[in-house]
Amino acid sequence: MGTGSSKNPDCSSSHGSDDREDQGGGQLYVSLKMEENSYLLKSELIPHVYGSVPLVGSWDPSKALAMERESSSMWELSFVVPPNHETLDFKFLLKPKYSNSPCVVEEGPNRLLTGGTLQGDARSAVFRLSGGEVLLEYRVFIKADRVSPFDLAASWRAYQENLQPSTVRGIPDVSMNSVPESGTENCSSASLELDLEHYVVPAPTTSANSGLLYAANMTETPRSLSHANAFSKAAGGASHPVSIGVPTERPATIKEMEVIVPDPTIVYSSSGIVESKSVGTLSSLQKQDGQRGLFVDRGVGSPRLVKSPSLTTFTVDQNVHSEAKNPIPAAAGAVAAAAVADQMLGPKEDRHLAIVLVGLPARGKTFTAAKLTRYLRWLGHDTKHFNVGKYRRLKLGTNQSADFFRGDNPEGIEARNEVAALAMEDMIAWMQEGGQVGIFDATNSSRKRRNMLMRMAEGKCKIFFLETICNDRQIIERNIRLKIQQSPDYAEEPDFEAGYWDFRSRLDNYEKVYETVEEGSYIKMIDMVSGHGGQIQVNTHLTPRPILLTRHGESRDNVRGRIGGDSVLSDTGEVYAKKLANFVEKRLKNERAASIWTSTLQRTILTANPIVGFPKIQWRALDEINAGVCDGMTYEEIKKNMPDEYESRKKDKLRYRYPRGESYLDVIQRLEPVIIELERQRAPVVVISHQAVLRALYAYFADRPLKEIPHIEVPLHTIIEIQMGVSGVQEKRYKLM
Ligand SMILES: O=P(O)(O)OC[C@H]1O[C@@](CO)(OP(=O)(O)O)[C@@H](O)[C@@H]1O
Repeated sequence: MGTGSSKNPDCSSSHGSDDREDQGGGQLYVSLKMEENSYLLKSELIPHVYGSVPLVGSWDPSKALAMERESSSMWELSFVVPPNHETLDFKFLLKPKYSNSPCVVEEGPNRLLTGGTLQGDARSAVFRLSGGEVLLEYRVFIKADRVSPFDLAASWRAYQENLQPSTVRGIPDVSMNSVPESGTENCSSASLELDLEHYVVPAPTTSANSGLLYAANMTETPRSLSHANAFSKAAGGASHPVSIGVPTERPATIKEMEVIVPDPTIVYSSSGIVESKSVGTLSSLQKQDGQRGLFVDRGVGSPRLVKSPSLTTFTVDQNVHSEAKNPIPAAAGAVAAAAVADQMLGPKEDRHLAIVLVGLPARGKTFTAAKLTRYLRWLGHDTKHFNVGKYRRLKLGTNQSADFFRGDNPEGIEARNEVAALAMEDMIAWMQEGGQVGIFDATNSSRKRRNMLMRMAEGKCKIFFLETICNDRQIIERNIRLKIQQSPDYAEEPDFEAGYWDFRSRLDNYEKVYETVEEGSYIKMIDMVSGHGGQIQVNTHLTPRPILLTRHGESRDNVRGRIGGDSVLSDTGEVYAKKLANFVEKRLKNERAASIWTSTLQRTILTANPIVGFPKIQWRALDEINAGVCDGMTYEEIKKNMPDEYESRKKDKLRYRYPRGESYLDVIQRLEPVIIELERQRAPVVVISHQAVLRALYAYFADRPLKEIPHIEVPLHTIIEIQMGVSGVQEKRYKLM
C-alpha cells in the first residue's frame, strides 16, 4: 500500500542495524505542529512542509504538503515513516492552498529529521512577508511515536472512509505516498534499482484496492427496511430512501481454526485420498513439510495437504452425514462450505442454501462470511452476504449500549429478533428471485433464534449452521480491540476504554445465554492452537503475507503470437527472469520463508530458474489453459481456419471450451486446490504462471465478477502483489521492464 513515506536506504550497507530495529514491526508516526503566535496577523497563507524526499515534494514548492488546521491557532501535518528512515531535510513554507504564489520559505537553515527526532532545537519558524517588513512567527512542535500496523491500518481505513481527519485511538489520519513516482526501464541489464517503489505502476481502478476494506460494507443493503419505510423520514413526512452510506464494519478476526465438517460432498478414506465432488478432482494427501528444493506435482491437486492424525475433536452431525470417517484435510470453512453448497445445489427444487453463522461476538463471523461469499462467487454461485448488524444499525441506530444486548431485556431481544427476521426475509426474497447461496451473518446464539430462522427457511431453502468457536483469549482480545477501532457501533465513542468496557459487557451478556449448535445441519469451526493435539491447520488465518503473481518472461511463442505450446523464453524473457530474481531477493529479503510456485511448462520453470534460496513447487494446476486442437496456432490462424470456433470464443470466452481443450470455467475449477493452498500459506508465495490462469487467480483475490475473468489485464513482465492481512486484500503492481 506504500505506507513508507521516505525512500528506503540501502539496507545492505551501514543501515544493517536499523533493519534489525525494524523487525519489531510498526512504523514511526510523525506529527509536525505549528502554532501561530502572531494573532494579529491572520494570513491567507497556509503553512506547508517541503523537503528532500518525494513525500514532501523533493524541494519543489508546488509539491509541498499542506498542513491542516487543528485548532484556531494550531496547524498539523502527520505522516508515517519506517523507523529506519533516511534523514529528512525539510522546511516550512507559506503559500495559498491552490496556488504557488506568493510562496514564502521560512528563514534559517534546513530542519533535519532523523529516526523520528528533530535534530537541534525545535526553533520557531519565522517568515518574512511584505518585502521583509512583517515577521510572522510560529512555534514548532514535533512528536514521533511508534505505531503498530493495526493502528495504522485502522487509521488509514478511517481516512479512506471519511476523507477527513478522524481519530482512531488518538492517531490522526496518515498522509501516504500512495502513488509513488514510477518509471520504466529499457536497459537490458537484469539488475534493479534498490528502491522497488521505482517500479510501481498504478493498479487498474477495479483492483483489489477498490472496495474490499470493510467486510460488512460489502453486505447487502437492507431492502426490507427501504420498502417498509421503516427508516428515515424527513421533517415534512416525506420518506427518504435508505442511505447506502451506512456506517461500516470491519470483520472481526480469527487467527486460525479447525474446521469440523460433516460434509456430504467430501468422501474421506483412511488411505489419505480426498475426493471433492464439488470439483471432481482427486488428489493424494502428501506430506512434505519442511521440504526444500523442487517438488513436482504431476496431478492437478494440492501438493501440500496436511492430514490430521487425531480424531479426538472430530464431531459429526449424524443428521448430515453418518458415513464420514476422517476429519477433512486442510480446508477453510469457505472451501468446505463451497463443496456443501455445490452438493446441495443439485436437484432443482433445492437450489437455495442458507448458511447461517453462529457465534459469540468477536469470533470472526463477519470475516468468515465475507470469505465464504468471495469464494462461492468465484466458483460461480450467486451468493450474497446479509449482515444483521447492518440492519440493526439502520433501524435502531449505532448507539446501543451493552444493556440492549442483555438476555433479560425483552425489548432488546424483540428488537434484535425483528431485525434478524427482516434480514432473513430479504435473503429468502432474494433467493426466490433466483439467488443461490445466502450467508446470514449474526450471532444467532440461542436455540430459539435459530428455530425461528429454520421455520422461516422451511420449504424455501436448505439451511445449515456454521458455528465459529474461539477460546483463545489472546485472539478474542485482539478481535475486541479491532471491533472498538473499526465497528460503526463505536464510531462515536471517542474514549477507547469506555468502548472497550461496553463491548466486554455486551460480550458477557451474550455468553450468559449462548447455546452451542446441536440442532439441524451444522459445521463447527473450533479454534486451534498450532501444534496442539495434531489438529488440522486451515487457511482461515490472517497472518499478513504477500502473494506475488506474475506471468513467465516472454516466450518464443509469445513473440511469434502462438498460443499454448511449451516453448522456451525469448531473450527479453530471459532478462525478465533475471530481473524477477533480483526483485524477489529484495522484496522478500526480510521474510523467514517463502516459496516459488510455477506451472509444469518450461516458460515458467525457466523464469523461476534464477531465483535462489527458496523452495520451488511445480503445479500442473497452474499450467496455461489447454487450447486443445488450437494449441500452437496464432489467433489469426484460428480465425482463418476455424472461423466458427473463433466466433464462438469471441461470443462467450468464459464458457467456450477449445475442442479437446479447456474453457476458462474449467481452469477456475482446477485452480480450487491452488486457492486453498494459497489461503493456507503463512509465508509469501511467488506464483509464476500464465495469462489465463493468473486472470482466474487474480479474480479470486480482487473479487472480480466471473464474467470479467477472461478479459482481466495481466501484462507480461509485471508483478501483481496481493497483500492478504487484517486490513483485507490490497494490491500493488510493479512493472520491471
Ligand atoms: O484466453 P486468452 O486471452 O486467449 O489468453 C490465454 C493465452 O495466453 C497465452 C499467450 O497468448 O498465454 P501464455 O502467457 O502462457 O503464453 C496463450 O498461451 C494462451 O492461450
